[in-house]
Amino acid sequence: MAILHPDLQDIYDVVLQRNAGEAEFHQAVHEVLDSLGPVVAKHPEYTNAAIIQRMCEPERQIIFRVPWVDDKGVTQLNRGFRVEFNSALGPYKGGLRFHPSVYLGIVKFLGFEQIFKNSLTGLPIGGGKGGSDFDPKGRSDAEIMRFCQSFMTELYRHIGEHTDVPAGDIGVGGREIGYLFGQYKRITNRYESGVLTGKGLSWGGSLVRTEATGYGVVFFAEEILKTRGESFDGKRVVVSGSGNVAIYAVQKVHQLGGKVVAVSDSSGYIVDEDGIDLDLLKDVKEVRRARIEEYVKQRPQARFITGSTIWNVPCDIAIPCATQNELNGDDAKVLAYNGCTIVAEGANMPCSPDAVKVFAETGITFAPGKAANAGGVATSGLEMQQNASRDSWTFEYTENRLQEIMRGVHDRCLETADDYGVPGSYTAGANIAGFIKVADAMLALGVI
Ligand SMILES: NC(=O)C1=CN([C@@H]2O[C@H](COP(=O)(O)OP(=O)(O)OC[C@H]3O[C@@H](n4cnc5c(N)ncnc54)[C@H](OP(=O)(O)O)[C@@H]3O)[C@@H](O)[C@H]2O)C=CC1
Ligand SMILES: O=C(O)CCC(=O)C(=O)O
Repeated sequence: MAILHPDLQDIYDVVLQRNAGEAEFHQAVHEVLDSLGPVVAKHPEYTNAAIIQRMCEPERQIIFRVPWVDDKGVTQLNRGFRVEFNSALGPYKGGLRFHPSVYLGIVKFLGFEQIFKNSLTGLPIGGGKGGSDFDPKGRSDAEIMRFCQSFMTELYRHIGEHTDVPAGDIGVGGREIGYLFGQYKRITNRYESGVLTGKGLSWGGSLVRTEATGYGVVFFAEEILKTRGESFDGKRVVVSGSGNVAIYAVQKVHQLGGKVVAVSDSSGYIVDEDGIDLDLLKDVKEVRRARIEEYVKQRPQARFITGSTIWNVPCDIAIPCATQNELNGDDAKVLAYNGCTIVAEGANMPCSPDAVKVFAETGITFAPGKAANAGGVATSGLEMQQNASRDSWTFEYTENRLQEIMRGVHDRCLETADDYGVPGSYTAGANIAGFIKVADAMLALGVI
């Protein structure tokens, strides 16, 4: 790990001590602190007000029991989390993750990232995240509904359109948001559309929210290409994952003239040299909720590969869209060797610190998730705007707003990196720009 500015190392040591065993949270904090040396040198007021220490400590952490009954009549037990990290800019905002790996350290890493990401969008939203160690794989619709109802039976007292606005993340899509919203409405007897985002179109959702994170990361990569006078046209692309973010990243790459040749899930990856057939992928993953191997059964020219990594597939642009630390230093070396020149994170923190180091050494342009995948939460912000004004916008208008926001995030990263003497570093630009807006708001709001 890179050596921190001495004041920041002291802060990091305390974070390690206070949050023992939360490796992902430590990683996320270290990555941000690593960029803040020039900021603390220029702004002693942040140090005097202990802004960084306060930003590393969630405002509130809620952990609760989630009991539910499965289809066999057996009572099951899971743990629920909501970490309300920072509300200096607006209500806490961030998704819910349902995955067996979820524990407090993962929720805190995601909530911490969300503070800076949400700040970068320019919208008035704070940062939070939640979820459960519930595993939705193989569960019936009725089981998913009962789980969501039990989860919301505790969560409802902590959220609200002016307080905390959850949305989806891994394992939480439109179906789950529906069950969660239904239970919230039932318990509170209020049709409070703005309490959750990612809703269905007939009950308060926004066009483009489903596509937003995937489209947004591709718009961000397109902005990087434009700085080189290039476009997606003819580019060979690898996208990991095959969930919400990955599917719509594939769609936008194809719309812009690129070709995605590989996608994955946790069982392995598929390579389709003719370009991923999006209708088939959506049928396998969104309709049948099946394993990725099913794709090759209907597409003989494609191959399913397991026991290896998708990053071995040669590409010009890599877009990791699955999960944290899915691309390590060795993968990064292979990408560089194969001629990849851009890595844009669709997932949250999918590239390990070693991988990021290799990108810098080999000249790969790296776009960190807190900037590149901000399109999802930004469009959630647009959904909240539509809910507040009882309006619903067209697809074209909403997509244009998303694209404008992604351009804004891109330009803010580059301008801030220039201002702080690290030209071209999207990581430093994203961390510093995201941080300063929140820090200034915290200063203005006093010691709270
Ligand atoms: N949804 C959104 O709007 C946003 C999501 N993100 C981030 O994007 C990433 C993907 O989220 P999303 O598409 O919504 O989630 P989904 O649940 O829709 O899809 C997740 C995909 O990643 C794969 N995956 C999950 N865990 C692992 C693992 N441990 N190893 C290998 N593959 C894995 C899944 O495969 P399998 O089905 O086999 O588990 C699946 O293909 C996450 O990092 C999330 O935090 C970021 C911004 C917004
Ligand atoms: O749309 C949202 O509020 C959440 C998106 C999210 O969880 C993320 O950006 O990681």
